[in-house]
Amino acid sequence: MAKEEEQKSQFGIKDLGHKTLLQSDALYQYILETSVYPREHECLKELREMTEKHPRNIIATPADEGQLLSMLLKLMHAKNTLEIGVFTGYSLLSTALALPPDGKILALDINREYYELGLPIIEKAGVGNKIDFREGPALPFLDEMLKDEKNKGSFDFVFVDADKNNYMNYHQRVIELVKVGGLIGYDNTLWAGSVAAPPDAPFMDYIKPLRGFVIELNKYLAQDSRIEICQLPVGDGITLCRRII
Ligand SMILES: C[S@@+](CC[C@H](N)C(=O)[O-])C[C@H]1O[C@@H](n2cnc3c(N)ncnc32)[C@H](O)[C@@H]1O
Repeated sequence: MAKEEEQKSQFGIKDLGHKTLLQSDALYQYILETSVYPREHECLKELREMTEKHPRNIIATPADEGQLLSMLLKLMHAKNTLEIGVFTGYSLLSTALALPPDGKILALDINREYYELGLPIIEKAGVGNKIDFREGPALPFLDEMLKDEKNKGSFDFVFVDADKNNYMNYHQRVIELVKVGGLIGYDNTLWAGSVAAPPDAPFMDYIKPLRGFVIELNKYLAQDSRIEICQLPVGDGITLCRRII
C-alpha cells in the first residue's frame, strides 16, 4: 500500500465514529462509560443507537459534545436557542433536555427527513413541544429574521453545525441574533485536525475542500472584537463565542 493510502486508511469511518482527537475508540468509550448519564439521557442513547444505522451517521454530534452543550445551557439558564444543522437531532435533543419546560429551540435544516427519523425519540423524551423545526436553507431564513428588529439579540445560545462553507456568512448574521452576554457555538472548528496540518496532509476526501473555510472562520473569530472565544478540543472541536458588544 502506498504511504499516503496507508495513512488515509488510519482515518476510517469506524475511527471517525467518535469524531474526536482522542487516539482510540477505546479511550472515547471509557470516557463515556465513566461519565454520569442522568436518567433522561436514556433517550439520547436510544437516538444515537438508531442514528448509527444511518449511512451518514458520522455527521451526528458526538456524545461528549452533547454533554458539554447540556452543561453550558444549564449553567447559562438558557431559554431561547437557535440551531443551524439538525440532522437526526442529537444536539437538538441534548439542548431540549437541558432547557427549562418553557424553553424554545428554533431548529433549521435543509432536510426534514433526517429530523423526522429522530423525532419519535425526541417526542418520547417529552421535549418535542420545545422545538420549532423549519425546513430550508438557513441563510435566507436568517436574513428574513433580521428584518424584524425584535429578533435581534433575542437568543441566549446559537449552535452552528451545518455547511462549513457558509460559517462566515452565518457568523455575520447570528452575531446580531444572539444577545450580548449570550453564546454562539461553532462545531467542527478543528475539522479532523486538518486546520493545523499542512495542506497536502492525507485527510479523507470530504475534509479537503472545506478545510480553507474552517481556517478562515477560525482566523476571523480570533480577531473579532465583538466576541471573546474559547476553542475546545471536544468532538471535532467546538469554538464558543460569547458576545460582548
Ligand atoms: C453535521 S450535520 C448536523 C448534526 C447535528 N447537529 C447532530 O447533532 O446530529 C449538518 C446538517 O446541516 C444541514 N445543512 C447543510 N446545509 C444546510 C443549509 N444550507 N441550511 C440548513 N441546513 C443545512 C444538513 O442537512 C445536515 O443535517
